[in-house]
Amino acid sequence: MSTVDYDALLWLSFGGPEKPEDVRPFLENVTRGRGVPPERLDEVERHYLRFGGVSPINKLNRAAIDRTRGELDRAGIDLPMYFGNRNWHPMVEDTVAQMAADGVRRALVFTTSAFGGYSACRQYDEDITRARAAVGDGAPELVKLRQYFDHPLFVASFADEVRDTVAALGHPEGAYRLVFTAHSVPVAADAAAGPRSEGGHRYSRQVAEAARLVAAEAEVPDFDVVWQSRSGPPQVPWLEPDIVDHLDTLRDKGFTQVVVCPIGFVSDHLEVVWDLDTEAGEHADELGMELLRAGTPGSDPRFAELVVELVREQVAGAEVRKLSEFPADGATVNGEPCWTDCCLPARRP
Ligand SMILES: CC1=C(CCC(=O)O)c2cc3nc(cc4[nH]c(cc5[nH]c(cc1n2)c(C)c5CCC(=O)O)c(CCC(=O)O)c4C)C(CCC(=O)O)=C3C
Ligand SMILES: [Fe+2]
Repeated sequence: MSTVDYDALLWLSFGGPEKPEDVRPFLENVTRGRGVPPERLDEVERHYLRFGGVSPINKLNRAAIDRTRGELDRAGIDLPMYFGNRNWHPMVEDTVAQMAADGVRRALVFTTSAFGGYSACRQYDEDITRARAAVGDGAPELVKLRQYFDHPLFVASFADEVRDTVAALGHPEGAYRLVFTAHSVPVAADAAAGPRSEGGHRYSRQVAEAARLVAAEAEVPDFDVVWQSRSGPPQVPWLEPDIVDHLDTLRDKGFTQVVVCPIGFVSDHLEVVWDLDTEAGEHADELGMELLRAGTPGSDPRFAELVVELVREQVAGAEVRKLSEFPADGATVNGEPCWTDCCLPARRP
């Protein structure tokens, strides 16, 4: 297929350390100027060190990129792929410099977050702007692909995971609760998510919408949406309840089994394997509850198909497939926000 308009696809992600010495500088990159207390950083550093200082995220991204490359080939789309991160190597600034050196003039950008909001969407726009500015004249034009929280392939992949996980419970016919989790953000950041005219909360509303779609497809009538991985100083309110506290609530209500679906994440990176599998898992043990976690879509072949569908929307005017009426924006050029007042960051303390 002709892709005359574009000559590359940039895979833009969060990044994570790949050895113990990387951990502290990585954390400093993530939290620079964001008022995260040093005690929190020490705690998170210990989580990474428990895993040998290696986050699974870069390896997972590289594997997903390989699958996407194969899927582009099958679709006859000739777009070389590049990989860049916000917080760790390969840094997006270096990747965009390489793209310019390779003669790339105009590239699509896929981000590994399905949602809107400051951390999930607009901060990736800032990454694009920063990377282009670092390269200066000759930086390629960068066209971001849209949010995909309600794409049928995203929903189907999570729904299959939920169904399989329910079936794996010790007593799937007994009382269990399905609980969706996403990364918490400051309440003020969620309130500012989306265009101001919409009244905010676009991140938490998209998370709720994705959860509803996945539960419906998995045919699970009752579920909760909770949050995880809270950061920042304790006096700043973040979205609640936290998954770990929520287990107490479920125990009090008589549930003995829980299926956790990390709807807010596309891969099993450290915030999933630490905050859910380790912390929430240990708390469930203390409460005598069975907790099983559903997998994430990033390693499902359908995720590569999803990326190619988003590419085809841009290069071939392919049908925009989405399951809800709720807007999926984020497709902007050169890091421009969707609207000037869209998804502004929470004010820093
Ligand atoms: C919405 C959201 C997503 C989902 C969208 C997306 O996927 O982009 C996400 C993803 C991730 N967050 C990650 C890791 C971290 N996030 C932190 C801190 C923060 N996250 C925030 C939000 C989000 N984060 C916020 C508002 C902060 C506070 C600081 C700030 O205002 O920016 C910190 C600092 C220490 C701490 O936890 O306090 C770390 C280490 C990793 C990589 C894990 C790995 O290494 O495998 C991933 C994929
Ligand atoms: Fe985070």
